[in-house]
Formats: sequence, C-alpha cells, structure tokens
Amino acid sequence: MAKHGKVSMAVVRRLPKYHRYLGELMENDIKRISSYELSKLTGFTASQIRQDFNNFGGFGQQGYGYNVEELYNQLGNILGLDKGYNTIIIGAGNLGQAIANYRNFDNRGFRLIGIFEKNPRYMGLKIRDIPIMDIDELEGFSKDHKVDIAVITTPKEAAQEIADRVIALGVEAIWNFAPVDIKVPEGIVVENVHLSESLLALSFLIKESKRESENV
Ligand SMILES: NC(=O)c1ccc[n+]([C@@H]2O[C@H](COP(=O)([O-])OP(=O)(O)OC[C@H]3O[C@@H](n4cnc5c(N)ncnc54)[C@H](O)[C@@H]3O)[C@@H](O)[C@H]2O)c1
Repeated sequence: MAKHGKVSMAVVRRLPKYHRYLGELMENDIKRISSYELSKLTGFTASQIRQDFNNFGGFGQQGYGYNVEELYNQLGNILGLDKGYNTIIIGAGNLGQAIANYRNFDNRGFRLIGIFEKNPRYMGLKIRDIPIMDIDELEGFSKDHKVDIAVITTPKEAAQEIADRVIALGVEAIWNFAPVDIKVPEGIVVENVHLSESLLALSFLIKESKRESENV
C-alpha cells in the first residue's frame, strides 16, 4: 500500500470520511462519541478507527470516547484545512463551471481566485464574482497571486501541457479531472478524479451483486 510520509494512503482516504461524519455530529449538537458508535456510522471497525487515529498520536480517552468538536478540528488540521489554499480552475466548460459554482469548497478553505479558458466566448464572464480570464493571462496572473492548487477541467489533450505550465509557475498541487494520468516531477502532488473509472467500478459492482442474488 502506498504511503504518504509515515501514513498509508488507505488511512489518508479514510480521514475525510471521519471528518465529514464528525461535522454532521456537530451540526446535531452531539458532543462526544465512542469508537464503537463512530464505527457504526462510518462502517469501519472500532479497532480500525483507533489504529487510524494512533497514526497521529490517538485522540480518545479511555471510557470517554472522543470529544467530537476537538476531533473534528484536529482532523481538519491534519488534513491541512486550517491553511487555506488559493485555487484556480483551468477549463470553464461543464465541469469547470460546476466546480466553480460549488460554494462548499470555499467554505473549507479552498479559495477560488481565478478561472482560465481558451474559448473567447467565455471572456469577461464571471462565476460567483470570479472572472473567467484568457489562458494567456495565466503567467501574468500568477506574478500577482500565489496559486496553491490548479484544478484541471480541460479536455485530456490539453491536460499535460496545462499541468507543465502551472508547475513552471510554482503550483505544487493539481486536482485533475481530465481522463489522463498526468506526469509531474517529484514534490508536486496530483489527485486524479477519474469519474468514468468510478462509474465502471459501479457497473462491475452491479454485475456482481446481480450474480450473487441469482446464486442465492
Ligand atoms: N462533465 C463531466 O461530468 C465529466 C465527467 C468525467 C470526466 N470529465 C472530464 O473533465 C474534463 C472537462 O469536461 P467538460 O465536460 O467540462 O468539457 P467541456 O468541453 O465542457 O469543457 C472543457 C473546457 O476546457 C477548455 N479548454 C480546452 N483547452 C484549453 C486550454 N488549453 N486552456 C484553457 N481552457 C481550455 C475548452 O474551451 C472548454 O471550455 C474533460 O477532460 C472530461 O473528459 C468530465
């Protein structure tokens, strides 16, 4: 299993789920929770949860469980949500616009500061007050703004070139939606979101579940 620092990627993938459930518990004014209750919510075993948290020193207290708000904040810090990231989107088509319109990313510290496009018909338009700019303005823009994350929502043919371009400008993290595995130098992080791969996995699961019910 791949590791990120000392922590395995499997743990990294579970952290956002814990964080989301804890956020919901806070909304419902629940102050503390045992690992058993957290396991019923998340579907992970209680020992898995304790092991996961032990990677970061462990947070619970024997006989008390976890303080929901404290754990939520600590996991948020571990996920880096306390930092705040300047984010740009490249490709203002269907998906780029949908992401730009989603306010929740901003609420979590992913500040959208610019949208870039090559199609002239989008120039001068804004999404939630963020201007859509010509892709040729990217270099000038990044002289005045520190960009932490670039979201790539261009067709796959343009994705690698866009990635190289933003990396040359100092961007260290890419959230890539184009169905291509972008190559990056060491030290640059990429999170690929390949929606069609997820859909194919769903198709497989449908097939398996039908097969199992037919065999019952
Ligand atoms: N829409 C979805 O639900 C979905 C699902 C799975 C995967 N994807 C992937 O996400 C990406 C975007 O999909 P979409 O549906 O939004 O496509 P789209 O065609 O609506 O939008 C892509 C936009 O990128 C722009 N673009 C192209 N080259 C560019 C460049 N060099 N610089 C700046 N902008 C450039 C185009 O002008 C266009 O506006 C694609 O790679 C697609 O395969 C989308």
